Order: sequence, then C-alpha cells, then structure tokens
Amino acid sequence: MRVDVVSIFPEYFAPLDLSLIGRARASGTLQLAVHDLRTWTHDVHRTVDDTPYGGGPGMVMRPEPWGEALEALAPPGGNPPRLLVPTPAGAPFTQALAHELAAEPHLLFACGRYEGIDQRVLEHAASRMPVTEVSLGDYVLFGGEVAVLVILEAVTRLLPGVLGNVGSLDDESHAHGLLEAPMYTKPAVWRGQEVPTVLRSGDHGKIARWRRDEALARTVARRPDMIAALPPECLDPRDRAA
Ligand SMILES: Nc1ccccc1-c1cnco1
Repeated sequence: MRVDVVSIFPEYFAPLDLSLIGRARASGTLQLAVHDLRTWTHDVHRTVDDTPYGGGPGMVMRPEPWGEALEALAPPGGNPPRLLVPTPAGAPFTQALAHELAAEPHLLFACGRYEGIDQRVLEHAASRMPVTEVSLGDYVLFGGEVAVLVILEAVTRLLPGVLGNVGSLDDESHAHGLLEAPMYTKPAVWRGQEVPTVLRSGDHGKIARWRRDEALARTVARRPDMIAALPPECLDPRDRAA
C-alpha cells in the first residue's frame, strides 16, 4: 500500500518510523511519504491560509497550494488514490472503514488546520478521485495530523504480514461487533485477586463461552449502541432468552 500525507507539520509523522509501522515500511508492505504543503506555495511567506469569506474567527486554508499538491500526488490520468480528509464534520471512523481502507492500493491524506480547508478543494478533488471526510469522534483537535496517525495505525495493522500473530485480529474489540473480554496473565493471584478459574481450566469450550459472555456483558454495559447494531444471528439463542 502506498500512502501520501500532506501537512504543514510533516514532523508530526516522525513516530511512523517506530515499531510495527516502521517495520511495515522497511518490509515494503507500506510505502509512506509525508509532504509539506508549503512545497506548493510560491510567495515569500509561503502562505497557506487566509481570512474566511463571510467573516468569523480563525483562518481557512487557501485552495491554491492544496490544488497543486493534490495534482502533484494524484496526477490526472493515473489511477487515482482515495483522498482521506480528517475533519470534525466527517463520517465516523470505524473498524469497518479501517478494513475498507486496508484494501486500497493508494491513500492520500490531507491534514487540515485552522478552521479547515476551502471546500472547493474537496469538491474539485471529488471530480477526479474518491474523497472521504472522516471524524475520529465528537471532539475538536488543532488539526488532522493526530487523526491521520490514528487512522494509519488502525489500517496498517490490518495489512498482511504486519501483525505477527494474525489470530490476535480475531477477538479484539469491534472484530465481531462486540468489545473484547477482560484479559489476564501470570501470576494466578496478584494482590489477593485471582484470575477467573475458568481461564485456568484448560476447557477451551468453556473458556470461549466465558469470554463471549464477558464481551457481551461489557458491550451491553458500556456500548449499548453496538448491541443495537448487532445482526440477530450474532446473539446466541440462549442470549436471546436472557
Ligand atoms: N477537530 C479536527 C480538526 C482538524 C482536523 C480533524 C479534526 C477531527 C477529526 N476527528 C475529530 O476532529
């Protein structure tokens, strides 16, 4: 997978050389390039923003540098990338979308700052490539860089060969529409608290049942919205009776 990121703070992405993402880049699974938006400015002050039409606080990112950047990184006529624009006004970023993005050959991230990017940039881009405005949640950040780090981690870990133990993808939170069950490791007793006996029973059927019950209970308690979204067949008949 090829990933291009455009930002006025390219140094934000230094952490991407670490750990699993660093290994994915070294192995060639992920080809990542980070670009400074100011590369596509031509004035002495390398200006990227201006005051908003219609008034109001803050500044808006100018369309010209973005237009040139997107043309340079997604040249007309080539196979277009999917443009991802983190914004508080975007669609929720979910594990399902992470899986969708992990199947894309080329992602192009536009990191907005200030009050956002001139809307015409996204409208013009949409005439040439798929554009997805995406939100991490209902809160406000200074810019899209942190959101891109989150999205890139969620997507990269789904790429073949990045996670050593592929099985770990199977039961993690949101893998089957539920939160994951509590996890334990040695010692069996710690500060007087004992690991649930079933987990040390060796009975894999009982263990699987216990973990599923715990996952369901946690999800009901913490994320009832996820329960409502579960397809009926996901709820075991015994659970339906409950
Ligand atoms: N607040 C923001 C400001 C700029 C770019 C993205 C965001 C964002 C993304 N998800 C929540 O907020």
